[in-house]
Amino acid sequence: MKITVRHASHQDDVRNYDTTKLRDHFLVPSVFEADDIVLTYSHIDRFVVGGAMPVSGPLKLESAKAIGSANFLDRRELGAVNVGGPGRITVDGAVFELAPRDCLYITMGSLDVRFESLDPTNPAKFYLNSAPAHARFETMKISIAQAKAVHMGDPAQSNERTIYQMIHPDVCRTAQLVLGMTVLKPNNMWNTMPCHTHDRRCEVYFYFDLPEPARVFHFMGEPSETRHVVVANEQAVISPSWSIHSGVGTRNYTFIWAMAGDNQDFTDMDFIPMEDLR
Ligand SMILES: O=C[C@H](O)[C@@H](O)CC(=O)C(=O)O
Ligand SMILES: [Zn+2]
Repeated sequence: MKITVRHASHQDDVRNYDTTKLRDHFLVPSVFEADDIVLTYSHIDRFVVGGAMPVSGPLKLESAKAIGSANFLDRRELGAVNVGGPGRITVDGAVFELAPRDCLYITMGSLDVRFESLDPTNPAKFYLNSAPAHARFETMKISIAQAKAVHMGDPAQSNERTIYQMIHPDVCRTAQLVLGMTVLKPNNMWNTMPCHTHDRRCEVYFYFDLPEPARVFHFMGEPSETRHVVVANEQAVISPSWSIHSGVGTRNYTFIWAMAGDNQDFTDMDFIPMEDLR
């Protein structure tokens, strides 16, 4: 397992970042490495983002100095979404089969977490999000069919999409983590415009279903000082609480968003009027 620590950044500094520095601080360029668990620990809400890609055998979730407890989930909870081939996660002996697009919420206090692929020629890819937790809830699998589906947008604004709320208070109880998957319809490229901030929570985006050489231009920054990060397939972007988060692709795509912070109220957003953006 590899874990990289990143510190939080102040918006007054970020406005002076060049492209390389912006990417170094906010883009997670490599989420999946075969036969490894690769994580980024961000001091923004102590959010951990990364991936587990088991190929030749199971991978066990280990703790690390950055986590600071004997087991990874002693004081954390975890959301895993399978964006690869069929796989399986075992949590303290309980086996959860995860078809592509299935999500598993793993509660604080779980001691032994193992990731496995069913077919090494079509490995599972578990996209991982973790936040600190203070209580134990129920580990549960949430398939797309069990998620709360919200249809949004319209073709005239190139943003027709379905937001599947998977780890959400209406579906699954958690300490902090809220997570879902947004699927854009073909010929629709914009997500989250008009955009918003939510100073009460950070958010992490993971873009996929983006065949080469397609890219998503992910927008971030203060509303009056926007920047963009060019994102390729299976890369993640960390969005601080002061930042807008929105994107436009060179084609349609899917993304997973996850949040942690002071509340779990999905609708607690501060909408930015389009005319205020700079
Ligand atoms: O705070 C909520 C998040 O930004 C996402 O859920 C937005 C999103 O998926 C979309 O508009 O497509
Ligand atoms: Zn948001």
